[in-house]
Amino acid sequence: MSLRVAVIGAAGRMGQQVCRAVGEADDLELVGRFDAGDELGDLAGAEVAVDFTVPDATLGNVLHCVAQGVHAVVGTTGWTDESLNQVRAALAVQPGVGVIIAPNFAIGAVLTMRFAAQAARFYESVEVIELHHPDKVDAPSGTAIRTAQLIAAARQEAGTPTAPDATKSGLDGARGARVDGVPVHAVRLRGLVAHEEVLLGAVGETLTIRHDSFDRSSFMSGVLTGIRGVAGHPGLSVGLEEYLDL
Ligand SMILES: NC(=O)C1=CN([C@@H]2O[C@H](COP(=O)(O)OP(=O)(O)OC[C@H]3O[C@@H](n4cnc5c(N)ncnc54)[C@H](O)[C@@H]3O)[C@@H](O)[C@H]2O)C=CC1
Ligand SMILES: O=C(O)C1=N[C@H](C(=O)O)C[C@H](O)C1
Repeated sequence: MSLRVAVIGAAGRMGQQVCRAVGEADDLELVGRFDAGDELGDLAGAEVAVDFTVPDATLGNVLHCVAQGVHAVVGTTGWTDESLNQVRAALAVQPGVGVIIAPNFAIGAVLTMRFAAQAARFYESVEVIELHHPDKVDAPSGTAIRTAQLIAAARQEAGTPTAPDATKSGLDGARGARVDGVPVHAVRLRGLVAHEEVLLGAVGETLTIRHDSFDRSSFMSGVLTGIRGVAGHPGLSVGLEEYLDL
């Protein structure tokens, strides 16, 4: 018996790839494709819905899935503590339903976040640079925000002092955006897909952790892991790492 899957944002860059990957998987059946303006209804009878849409739409889509008793695998960015809590509240009255919201489904990006958090307490300085295609509508990337949050949490837990920075004057934006105190810089460049560098510095040495997605196929293995695993992970999971036994 195949697992019935619907894709929301099916006409988009990621949605098209997900439709193809689901269609090619022997154990999955693509039963619905939805995009802007479509009524989600019962999601064409899907057991799992995958959302790659836009930050403004994803919360409403996920709440709709949960209300329908449909598990959700979400790659769309733009999530906040408040919107995550809205999903948790919806799941509290649908206890069997699972939702995974992952800023990045590429294994290398998941590992980059983990390695960065492990390394963060050993270095005085840390900054994040994300580099993406220029059609991306949000900055900094969801992955960079999550990376910075994990770094900041690890440093706080270890009591690592604030990174040194003598800057007294400068142009707006020159030092990037601050995410939980960690500088995050965003580059938009034709030719790129999705890339991230974490730069760590201590006296006399630096460590650079870099991940490159050269093609959106890099996300598909993780998305399929999410689709196959979500029913076995009721409640809200943030990040693919919860499914990977990391
Ligand atoms: N978690 C991950 O591994 C990855 C996450 N992303 C994120 O996924 C999202 C989508 O990225 P792309 O596919 O590159 O964008 P895109 O702009 O190519 O596709 C978005 C699609 O969503 C549709 N859409 C907009 N509003 C909608 C609504 N209310 N209901 C249904 N469909 C709607 C659009 O018409 C479009 O077809 C972004 O937030 C991006 O940051 C992208 C790549 C990997
Ligand atoms: O928009 C993209 O392309 C990507 N979005 C995600 C993000 O914002 O982190 C994941 C990946 O970086 C590609």
